[in-house]
Amino acid sequence: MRGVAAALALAWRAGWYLLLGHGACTLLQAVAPVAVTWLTKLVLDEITVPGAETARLLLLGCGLALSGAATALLPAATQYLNSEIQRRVGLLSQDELFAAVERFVGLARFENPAFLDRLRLAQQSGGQTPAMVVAGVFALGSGAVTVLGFLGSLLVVSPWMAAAVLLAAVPVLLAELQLSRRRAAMMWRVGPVERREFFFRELLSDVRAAKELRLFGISGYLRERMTGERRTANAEHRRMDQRQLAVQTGLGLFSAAVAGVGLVWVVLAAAGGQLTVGDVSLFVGAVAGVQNALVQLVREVTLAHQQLLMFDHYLRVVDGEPDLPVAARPRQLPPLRRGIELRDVWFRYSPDHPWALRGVDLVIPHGQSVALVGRNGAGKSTLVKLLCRMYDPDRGAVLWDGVDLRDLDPAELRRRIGAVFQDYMEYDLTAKENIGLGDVDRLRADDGAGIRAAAERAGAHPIVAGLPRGYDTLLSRMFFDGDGDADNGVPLSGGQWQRVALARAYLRGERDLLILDEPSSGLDAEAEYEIHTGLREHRRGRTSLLISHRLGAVRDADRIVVLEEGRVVENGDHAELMAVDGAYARLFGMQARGYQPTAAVPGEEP
Ligand SMILES: Nc1ncnc2c1ncn2[C@@H]1O[C@H](COP(=O)(O)OP(=O)(O)OP(=O)(O)O)[C@@H](O)[C@H]1O
Repeated sequence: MRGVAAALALAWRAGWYLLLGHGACTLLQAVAPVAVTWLTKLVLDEITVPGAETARLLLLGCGLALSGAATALLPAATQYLNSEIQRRVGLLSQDELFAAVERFVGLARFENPAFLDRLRLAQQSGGQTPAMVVAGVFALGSGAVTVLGFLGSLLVVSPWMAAAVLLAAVPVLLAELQLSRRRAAMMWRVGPVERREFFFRELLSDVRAAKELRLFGISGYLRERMTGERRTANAEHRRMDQRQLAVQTGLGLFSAAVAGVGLVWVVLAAAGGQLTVGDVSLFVGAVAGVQNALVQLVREVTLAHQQLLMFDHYLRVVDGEPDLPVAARPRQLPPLRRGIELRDVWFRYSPDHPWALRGVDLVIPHGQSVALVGRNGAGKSTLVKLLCRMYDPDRGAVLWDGVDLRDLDPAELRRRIGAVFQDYMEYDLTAKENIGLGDVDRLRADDGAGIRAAAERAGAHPIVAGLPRGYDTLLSRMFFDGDGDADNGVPLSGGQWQRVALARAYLRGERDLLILDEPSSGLDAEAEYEIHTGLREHRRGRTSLLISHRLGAVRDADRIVVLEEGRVVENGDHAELMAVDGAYARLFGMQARGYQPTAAVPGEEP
């Protein structure tokens, strides 16, 4: 019921007058068949008695014509109103869904596959369900009006007839509802199977997967998996359809038998003079009308019921609790003066996961560059996520000039940070937008000079300038064909993309903290040297955190922090850490030897 109320409320907000119009049309449509049957009876009764009144017959004829016109015209109008409601609800629900998604300020939901699955289902159902629920609710109302109308009409003629038609309708209703429940259960069972099929289908047409699929020759294997899932789903659907066929055939025979017996009885009664010809016609119309109305009603309600199950995903996303508590009265965030501190920070992604950070103590002093190094999985990127408050620590705190990040407005905090993430984005947009998104106000103001300056600093300008449409070139593999102007995007290489991502961070200009997570991993040696020289200049006197596996790039940082299994194991500048001769010195020595012409590997004969 909560889903029905929410769907109707959404439809009401999307266009209450359409909803009312839809209701009025549905009501008229429900009344029309009763009116036709009733008027037919009156006409027949009138003409079968001697000395029929012409004026009365004319009036009844007009009534019949009007009811006929309503029956003919109203379905199209109802259909139009339903489609319009669906369009408007689609727009509104999409907007509300993504507004709700925006309210999740952290990353936890997005790194949870179950939530991503729910979000996909919510997108599908948000646009369709409310219109279907509207149709279902109205079908319920109109079905009830039609059935009651026929029964009322019959009641006037013969209470026995009304009772017989009502009794005959009960098993039909129960059987159809049982079928509906079974179909809903089947859809629920088949859901995961169809989602797996969707996954394989996407994979088989994904440009990023195409290379591996071909090289490893695994397309056939994945296609078999996809087809297997479809076969499983088809088998479930087939079983359900066969059950429906059997039940509906039985119901058809039962209804025909009831109608037949009733008809014989009515005809005999009419022959005996207890009923009129009009009563016979009313009976035939009422039996067919009640049965049709019930079948129609159950079908619409079944559809609405199935959709409501899906709509639950939409409601759960829209009504979802915030993933991070946001302070009711966030503290003011003055420019960074002293620095950022992680104080005994413990963090794990969920209670089922191992600790990713185990009591990290770390200071990034204002105006200094700090480098973070460590093996794969040591927790470096996790630490960055906590610095940007994508997650809160389970224990300990991250402090900005002594203020806990939890007491700040996350949006305001993020405005103070510039970053190149390890998994930076490649937007299917123009080069100008790809850089301009670093500071959307400057992009909106069309600050071409600023964007170009950022590109030049990141070494991206020569690349972009060489593209067919310069900064207006679409950096995409996608094919957009709008108003006949086919526009095929230009894909960049990995290293070229990295420079664009760096330009995006540079465009943010003077931020309090610059985070660079592997900013040069995809670059060639010359480009890497160039970028790091530029970065060194840029970081001088600025508060920055650089993560890199290339220790040559971090050696001149003011402070180098070595992370191992979520703990800080060394902390000092390059000279200090080399003197300690610990993890950093070992890693640095190993990399340095790799560049020697005759590298001596410990334990091996030269
Ligand atoms: N979204 C996530 N959910 C669960 N565990 C995660 C998630 N992201 C990272 N981890 C785990 O947390 C640990 C630290 O990962 P993190 O990405 O911080 O390491 P890293 O030091 O940045 O590694 P790399 O050098 O490979 O980038 C790893 O064990 C990883 O498996």
